[in-house]
Amino acid sequence: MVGEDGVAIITINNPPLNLLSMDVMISLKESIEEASSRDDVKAIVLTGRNGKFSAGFQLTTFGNKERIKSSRELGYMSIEVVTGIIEACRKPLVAAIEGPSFGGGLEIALACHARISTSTAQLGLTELQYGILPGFGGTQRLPRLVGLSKALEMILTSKRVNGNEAQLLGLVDVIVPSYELLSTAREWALDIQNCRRPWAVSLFRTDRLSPLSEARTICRSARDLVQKQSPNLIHLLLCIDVIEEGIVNGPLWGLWKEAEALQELRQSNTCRSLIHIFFAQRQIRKIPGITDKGLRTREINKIAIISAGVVGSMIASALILRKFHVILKEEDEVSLLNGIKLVEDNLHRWATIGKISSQMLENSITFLDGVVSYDHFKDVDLVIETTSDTLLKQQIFADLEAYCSQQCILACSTSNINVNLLGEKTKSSNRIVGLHFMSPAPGLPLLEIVYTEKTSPQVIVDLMGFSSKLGKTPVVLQSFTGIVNRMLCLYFQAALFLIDYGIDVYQIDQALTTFGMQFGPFRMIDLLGLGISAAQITQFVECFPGRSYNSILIPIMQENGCEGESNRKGFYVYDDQLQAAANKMISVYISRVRNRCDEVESRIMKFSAEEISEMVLFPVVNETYRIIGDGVSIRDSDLDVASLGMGFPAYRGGVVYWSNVLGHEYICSKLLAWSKMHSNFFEPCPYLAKQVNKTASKSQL
Ligand SMILES: C[C@H](O)CC(=O)SCCNC(=O)CCNC(=O)[C@H](O)C(C)(C)COP(=O)(O)OP(=O)(O)OC[C@H]1O[C@@H](n2cnc3c(N)ncnc32)[C@H](O)[C@@H]1OP(=O)(O)O
Repeated sequence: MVGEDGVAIITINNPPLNLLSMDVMISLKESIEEASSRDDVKAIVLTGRNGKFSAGFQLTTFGNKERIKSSRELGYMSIEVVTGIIEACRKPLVAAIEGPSFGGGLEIALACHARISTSTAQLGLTELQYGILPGFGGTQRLPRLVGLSKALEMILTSKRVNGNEAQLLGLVDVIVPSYELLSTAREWALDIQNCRRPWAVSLFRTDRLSPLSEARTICRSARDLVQKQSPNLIHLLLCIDVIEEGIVNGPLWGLWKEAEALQELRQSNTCRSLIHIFFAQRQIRKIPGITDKGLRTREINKIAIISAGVVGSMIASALILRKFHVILKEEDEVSLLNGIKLVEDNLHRWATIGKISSQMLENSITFLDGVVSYDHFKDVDLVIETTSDTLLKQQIFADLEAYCSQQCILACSTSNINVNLLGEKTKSSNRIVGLHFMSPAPGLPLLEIVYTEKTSPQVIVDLMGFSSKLGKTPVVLQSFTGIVNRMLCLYFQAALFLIDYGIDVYQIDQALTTFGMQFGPFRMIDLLGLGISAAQITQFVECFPGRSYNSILIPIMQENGCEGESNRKGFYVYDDQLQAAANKMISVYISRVRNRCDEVESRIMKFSAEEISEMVLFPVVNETYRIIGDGVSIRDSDLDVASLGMGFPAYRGGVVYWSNVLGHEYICSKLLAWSKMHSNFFEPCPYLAKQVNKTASKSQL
C-alpha cells in the first residue's frame, strides 16, 4: 500500500502472531523488491498485522531430522533475503514495532534502517531457548547495535525486553504511542530519504563494538560462565563462537558461520526436546470440557492463608511478592507473630541471594496482614489452607462456609491428601481444590491445580488465570492427590536409598546436577526444608506403602537441629550469601542411621555417576508411568511439563519424553534387575511393563 507521501507500507500478515515461514519470507522479499523498483515509492515501512510485528519463525520447522538439501537454501533467508534484500534495499526501510517481535521477527527489524516501537512491544532473540541460535543475522547485528556484552547476555539468556528497555539499550530509535506508530515511522523513513536522519546499516556498524582484544576477553568470560552453569548445552558455546567469528573476521563470515550452526543445531536432540516442551506448555492449558466453555476468568486479588507455619508463610511470601493482598490467619497472636517473622525471614533470605531486590522486599511486606479470626474473610477471593491434619482440614473448610462469600475458592495446599475428603462436611465441594505450590520460592515454575468430578469449571479457569498472574504454568489434573510431589518423593527416596548403600551424599547430588537436574535431591530437600520434605515423604509412605523406601536419615537430622536452607543447616551448611558447602556432620548422622538399622549396615556399593543418576531417576520414571496408568493426566506431555516442577531439565524434554528416547525396555530391565538385587522399591509398574510388551509386539510385526 503506497500513501500520498510516497511511503509504502508492507505488512507481515500471518495471523494470529504473524509467524514467519518460507512462504511468508518469499512474499516479504517480493513485496520489498516491488516497492523498491516502483518510481512512486520513496521509502518503505515494515509492520505486522493487528498490532503484532512478528513472533518469529514457525518452530515446527526445527527439531526434525530433515536436512535442508541444497546449499543455496542454507543461509538463503538470512543472506539473500534479510541481508541482500531488506538491509541492502535501495530505499529507506523502517520497522514499526508493536506487540511481539521475537527471533526471526526481531532479526528482520534489526536489518531495517531504523526501528520505531511502542513502549509495550516485546522484543528478544529467544532462539537459544529452543536449542538453536538466531538464524537471520541476529548474532551479527545485535552486538553491533547494543554492544557485545549486552548482546551476549540477551542472546544467551533468551531475554525479552519491552520497548522502553529496548530504547535504552539502543535496539530501537524512538518510542511512540501506538496511535502514532505508523505516522512516525513514515516520517522517519522520509527523513532518511531526505538525509535528515542517518541511513543506518546495522551489519556494518562498529561504533558499539569493543576493541578486538577486549571482545575476545568478553567472549572467553561468557564461555567460562556457560561451561560452569550449563555444561550440557553446547548450542550456547556454538553461539558464542559464531558471534566471535563475526567480530574477528567480519560480519559476512559471521553470517555464514551462523547459517552452518543453525543447520547443525536444528537437528539436535536438545532442539527437539526444547521444542517439544514449548508446545507441551501450550497444550497443558487446554482442558477439554473446561477451557473450551468460553468462561471468563474472575480476578483473584485478596487471598487468605490459614496457618502461618513453614508452608503457609512460604506461600504468603511468594504471593505478596506478586502484589496479591494476603491475610495470614493464625489461632493466636503469638503464632501469628511467629508466622509474620517467617515471611520476613523468607523475603530477607531471597533478597540476600539476589532473587529479589530490596525495593521489592520493602514493597511486598505492605501487602501482608495478620488476623486471628475469620472476621476479615468476607471479601476474600481465595483461601489456601495449609494445616497438616485431615480432620482439622475438614473442620476448617466447614467453618469457612460460614465466613466466606459463595464465590470464594477454597484450596488445600497439601499434596498427598485426597481432595474428595476435604469437602465432606460442607456443601461446597464444587469450589474445593488442591493447590500445590511445589517450592513457592521464586524460581520453580509450576502451580498444580487438582480438581475432582464435583469442581466447577469456573473455579478451574479462575485458578489458571491466578497461576498466570503468579508467573507459573498451571498443571491441572482431575485426581485425588498431586503428582509432582509423587515424582519428587521418589526422587528423594531413591537418593536416600543410595545413601544407605554407602554412596556419598555429595556424589549423588553431583551426579544428578551433571545429568542436568536443577538441584540434586539433597540440595532440593534443603531448599524445601527438611520439615516439609519429611512430611511429604511420610504422607507418600502412608498413601503408597508397597512402593516406598523409608529412611530415617531426615528425622535424625531434624533431631539434631537441621531444618535446611532456612536455618542454614541441612545436608549442606550455608554462609551469609546462602552459598552451600558440605555439612561435615553428615557422616555422623549417617552412622547413627546405621546404628539404629541393622539392615543398612553392611551395604556398601560403588556406582558410577551415570548409574547413580539412573538409580535415582528411573524410580521417578516408574512413578510417572503409574500416574499415566491411573489416567489422571490428560496428555503424557502434561507430565513432561509437570516434571519441570521438580527441576527436570527442559532440554531433555521432560520425564516421559526422556524415557521414550532411552527406551522402555532399557528402563524396565534396569528396574527389574535392581528390584531383584536390592529392593522391590524398584519394581517396574504394570503400565511400564505394558509399554515394553507393546514395543516388543510392534517390532515383531
Ligand atoms: C530463524 C529464527 O532465528 C528462528 C526463530 O524465529 S525461533 C522463534 C522465536 N519466537 C519466539 O520465541 C516466540 C514464541 N512464542 C511466544 O513466546 C508466545 O507464543 C507469545 C509471547 C508470542 C504469545 O503468547 P500467547 O499470547 O500466550 O500465545 P501462545 O498460546 O503462546 O501462542 C498462540 C499459538 O501460537 C503458537 N505459537 C507461538 N509461537 C510460535 C512459534 N514461533 N512457532 C509455532 N507456533 C507458535 C502456539 O503454539 C499457540 O498455538 P495453539 O493456539 O495451537 O496452542
